[in-house]
Amino acid sequence: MAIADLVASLTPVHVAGLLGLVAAYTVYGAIWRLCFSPIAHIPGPRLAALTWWYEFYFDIILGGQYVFKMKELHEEYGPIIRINPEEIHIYDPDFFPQLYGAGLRRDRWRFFTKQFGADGSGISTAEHDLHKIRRAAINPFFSKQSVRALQPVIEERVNALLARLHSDGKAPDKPPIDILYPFSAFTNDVINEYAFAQSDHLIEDPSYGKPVTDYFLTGTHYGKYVQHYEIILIFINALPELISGAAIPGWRGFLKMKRDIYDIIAAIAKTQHTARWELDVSHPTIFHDLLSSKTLPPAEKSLERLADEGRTIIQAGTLTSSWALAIATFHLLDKPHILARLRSELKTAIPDPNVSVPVAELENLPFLCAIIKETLRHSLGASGRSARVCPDETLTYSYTTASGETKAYVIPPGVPIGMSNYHTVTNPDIYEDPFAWNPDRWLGPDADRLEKYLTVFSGGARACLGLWLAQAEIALALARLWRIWDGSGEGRTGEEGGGVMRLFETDERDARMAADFFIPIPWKGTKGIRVVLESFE
Ligand code: HEM
Repeated sequence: MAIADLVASLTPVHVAGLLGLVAAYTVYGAIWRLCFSPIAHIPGPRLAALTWWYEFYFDIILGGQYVFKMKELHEEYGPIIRINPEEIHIYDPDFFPQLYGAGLRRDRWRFFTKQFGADGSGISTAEHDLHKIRRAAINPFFSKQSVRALQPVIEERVNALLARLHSDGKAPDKPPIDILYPFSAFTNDVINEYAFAQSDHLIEDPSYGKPVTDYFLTGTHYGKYVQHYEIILIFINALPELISGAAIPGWRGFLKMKRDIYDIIAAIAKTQHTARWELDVSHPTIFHDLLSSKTLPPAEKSLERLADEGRTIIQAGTLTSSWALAIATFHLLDKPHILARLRSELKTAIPDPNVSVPVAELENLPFLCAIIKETLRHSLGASGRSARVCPDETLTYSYTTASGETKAYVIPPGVPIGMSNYHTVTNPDIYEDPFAWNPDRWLGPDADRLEKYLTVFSGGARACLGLWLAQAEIALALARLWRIWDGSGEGRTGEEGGGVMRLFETDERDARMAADFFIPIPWKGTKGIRVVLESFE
């Protein structure tokens, strides 16, 4: 009522005065951004410096296109550019260690972290010191040694995947399947089993848990909207589930996942300080580690925070590795001579396909490793730029122009600076013919140099938590799968339990990033990486 009275009492002079104030504030803001901002000296389109709508247009209206536009902008303005009113972007792979290197004090930027809608998680923690505390508590669980020790957990799911593919391939008149779904079922089961000692066994689900993968895919598209307008998420969260679940595709499944994770933690927390602690599960979970951590203060052990941590780990651990497995499958089936070489290496290294081989031994297979590296280069996992903020350090970026002039730019503390892995892994100065999938590049004399730039897991304190797990599941799945399955090119040379897998109406476009929604997304018309399975008895 009071507001209505106030509005009714406004005269034209008041309205004109208010509009004048808004206009003056807008003009002041524009002048400040263009002339007085601490990054006003950084080159780039003036429109991007002036307004967030520039990025919005490429990422929301055109759909995840800013990463490609940024590459064009770098060609026009040089290796350092301003990409929105607050952020700098650098296209110079040699700058990576200075920005993302080990031992550096770096914050994440809230514009990046808010897309996950999980402020309690490590990935959403902007501030360096808090992230360090959170990460230290969970690191041991995902260390190389821990992953080695829990290899049987991954292997059990590989066996289930192989059994399911074999059974699908025996069915008469089977339709082609999008291989991303079996692989996402695998990676989702693995990360759930690994971290929580339980999973939904999506591999055994008739659709390979398609709705789960689909709501992860839909969710990652929402992330960009939330980055620009966090109010959307606040509004959706405020709605009753009956309404939000019906209105937003995938939202109900997402809320169920949130609840399930919360319930798992609550059940584990209840057993703490009792004889049942760690007895109700087949192996300790991340929550056993976090709840009993001596370094985490009590506030960090709240069920809400741990649920945020658990959920983002499940999300980060599902589509990243499964996309890599799908990409490898496409290229191996598309290039039978490469698949034949891999199969020959695997046959020698794994004489009995039913005997488990430690991941450490798979790491000694040069061709398998080359295939994994080339696949990671193409699949990326996380395609979006993740800016770092130096809270208390002034950085200087300098480069030499084509005419031999040295240019140096001082970047004050507090400014978000990003680099895009997509730019690095497609840089033709590093990777010759960068869009070709060529594992042999990793076997040549230049391999060490190439590896230095394979920054797909990022670096420093914020590097991927699951990098050992991801590499183990990719190596185990590829080795076991291609030991017994073959592509159409070589004829019926598959082994017992395997068969022949053929691509179905799929080409390179279906296996290439065409949009960046934090994870790489292929072109809009894709029907997926489709294969037909034909099993041997
Ligand atoms: C091919 C597979 C994967 C790739 C390429 C990948 C890539 C990345 C990248 C680039 C980041 C850093 C983002 C940044 O710089 O801010 C990251 C962070 C993260 N990844 Fe992965 N990832 C993969 C698989 C996994 C798996 C299997 C897990 C499961 C545990 C996982 C969990 C995480 C988490 C929790 C973070 C946040 C770390 C932190 O901020 O402390 N990732 N990942």
